[in-house]
Formats: sequence, C-alpha cells, structure tokens
Amino acid sequence: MHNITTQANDLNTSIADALADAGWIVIPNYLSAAELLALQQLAQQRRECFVAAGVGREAAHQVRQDIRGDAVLWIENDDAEMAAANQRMSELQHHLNRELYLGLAELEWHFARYPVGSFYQRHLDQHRNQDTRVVTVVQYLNDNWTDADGGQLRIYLDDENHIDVTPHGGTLVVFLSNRFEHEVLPAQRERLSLTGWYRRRAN
Ligand SMILES: O=C(O)CCC(=O)C(=O)O
Ligand SMILES: [Fe+2]
Repeated sequence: MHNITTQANDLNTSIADALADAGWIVIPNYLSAAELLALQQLAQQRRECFVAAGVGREAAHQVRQDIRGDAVLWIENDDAEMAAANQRMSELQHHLNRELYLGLAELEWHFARYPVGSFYQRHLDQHRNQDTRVVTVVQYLNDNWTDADGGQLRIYLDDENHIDVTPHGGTLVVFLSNRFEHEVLPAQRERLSLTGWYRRRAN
C-alpha cells in the first residue's frame, strides 16, 4: 500500500522523467480536493490585493493588456497560509535537482486571475536579458471548467504540433521554460491559477 509520502515521491519522479524526456507533463488531479479548496479560498480572501500583470523587467516593465490581461498576486516564501503549497513545491525542486542536476535555487510564483475576455499572447517564459527561469509550473484552481469556457493553455511543441491544456481545478502543468512557446487562449469565464518558475541563480 502506498502512503502519501510514497505517492508524492512517485509523482515527483514522473515529473523528473517527463522533463528529461519530452520536456513537459500535464498531471490531472495533482492537487487534492482539500488543497484545491484551500488555495481557492485564499485567492478569494486576497482578491483585492491582485495587481495588473506586466511584461518586461524593471525599467522595461509595463502593463500591456493587449499582450496579457491577467492580474497577479506574488507569494512570499514565509507566507504561513501558503506553507503547505510552498513545501510541496520545495520537495519537487529538490527532487528535480537530485534527479536532473538542474541547480534550481528558488521558486518565484504568483496567483493569476484572468478576467472574462482576457488572454496571454504567445511567449517564452524568459526575459530577454535574463535566462534564469528553468522550469515553469502551473496549478489550475477552477471548478467545472468546460471547453466552451476557453482559456486553454496552448503549448507549442514544435512547428507543427501543439497541445491544449484545459485549466481544470487541480491540474498541474510543468515544462522547461526555455523550450516551449505557449499562450493562454481568451477565457470566457474568470480563470484562476498559480503560476511559478524555478530559477537558477543569476551568474
Ligand atoms: O496560466 C497559464 O496557463 C500560463 C500562464 C503563463 O504562461 C505565464 O504566466 O507566463
Ligand atoms: Fe508563460
């Protein structure tokens, strides 16, 4: 019989294997119902704290809703209400470092809320002058999402092929940040997620 720790380890192993092989993985029901509910409630409580997301770093940072229309709330490492979620991400980080020698030094992540009609145009998760983002992780927090609700994450695998990921509550997506362009298709309903990047230290 598998206990929780063994299951977590198996999941982390599946993620590491997939990153080493295809470079991406989608895991439905990664979050338990209780984890999903706790994250949804927290995002709801903090609703007023979200700010319009921007593109570009530092001086080049600007809000461009024609490029991305979401609002975000960054998560602190010592956020007590995010302790369990941070811990789970930290275990994955260490697992990836052990298995793949990725040298991941930290996770930066935020809640993201896409209002009705918003999207994020095709992009790569690396800023032009800084390539410290190594692995992208996204957890979806939406109940009862249907295809008609749009908002799929479209990942371009190569010139001819893409996959569309439905942002179902509890689904986890992990991919190599420098490998796959992707976009968020227009959402017909408010769309909530937790999006993060494991980074290596800047040289
Ligand atoms: O929410 C998603 O599915 C992906 C979001 C994204 O691409 C990003 O924030 O860089
Ligand atoms: Fe992205």
